[in-house]
Amino acid sequence: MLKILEKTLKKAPIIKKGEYNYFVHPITDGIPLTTPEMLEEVVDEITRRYTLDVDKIVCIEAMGIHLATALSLKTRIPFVVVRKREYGLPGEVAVHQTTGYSEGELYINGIKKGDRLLVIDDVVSTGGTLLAVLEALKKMDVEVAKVIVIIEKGEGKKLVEEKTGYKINTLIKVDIVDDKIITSPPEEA
Ligand SMILES: O=P(O)(O)OC[C@H]1O[C@H](OP(=O)(O)OP(=O)(O)O)[C@H](O)[C@@H]1O
Ligand SMILES: Nc1nc2[nH]cnc2c(=O)[nH]1
Repeated sequence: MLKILEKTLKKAPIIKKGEYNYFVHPITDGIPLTTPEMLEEVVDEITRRYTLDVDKIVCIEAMGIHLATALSLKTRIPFVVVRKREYGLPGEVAVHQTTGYSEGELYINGIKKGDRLLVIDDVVSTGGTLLAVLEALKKMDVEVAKVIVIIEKGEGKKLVEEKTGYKINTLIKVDIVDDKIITSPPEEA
């Protein structure tokens, strides 16, 4: 069902960001080449697995954007981007993001009270990014109806689920063993 994703993940190079093992893949980096077939496989799997009765898709800059775009074209659901840039617009919410190799601010705009949301991102690893965004949304009088992340790596997903109470739906799990990627289905699949 996710043949292209699995095959390309197994070939993904691993680079070091300090001590952090970082895999490089078209879905998570746009490198070496994101094909229409790969994007289609991912969004087809999302719409096959999940009911998306939401008002808006919320994605996180940068590597959630192509996923939200493809999903929006398929489902006709509009999307908004959580940006790394501050706009200072009324209602903007700033959150602090930490990953295994970086930290910075994210800015939430374009969400109204009562919105029913799907949050989508490319990968959950330490869970720092998703946790920051979901905790902010929780305080915003909106309904997070679904959270979908394409790739889970490490234990971050569990941590985010425990801390927020939201279910984090992932399509595939990766483990890095001896500088190689092993893929497996997520536990609940
Ligand atoms: O679970 P975590 O450890 O937080 O890692 C996951 C986050 O890391 C990447 O974002 P990054 O901040 O590197 O930015 P990018 O999307 O611009 O590459 C990725 O797109 C996720 O948002
Ligand atoms: N591409 C990529 N993005 C990440 N975000 C958090 N961890 C990773 C990783 O290992 N690879």
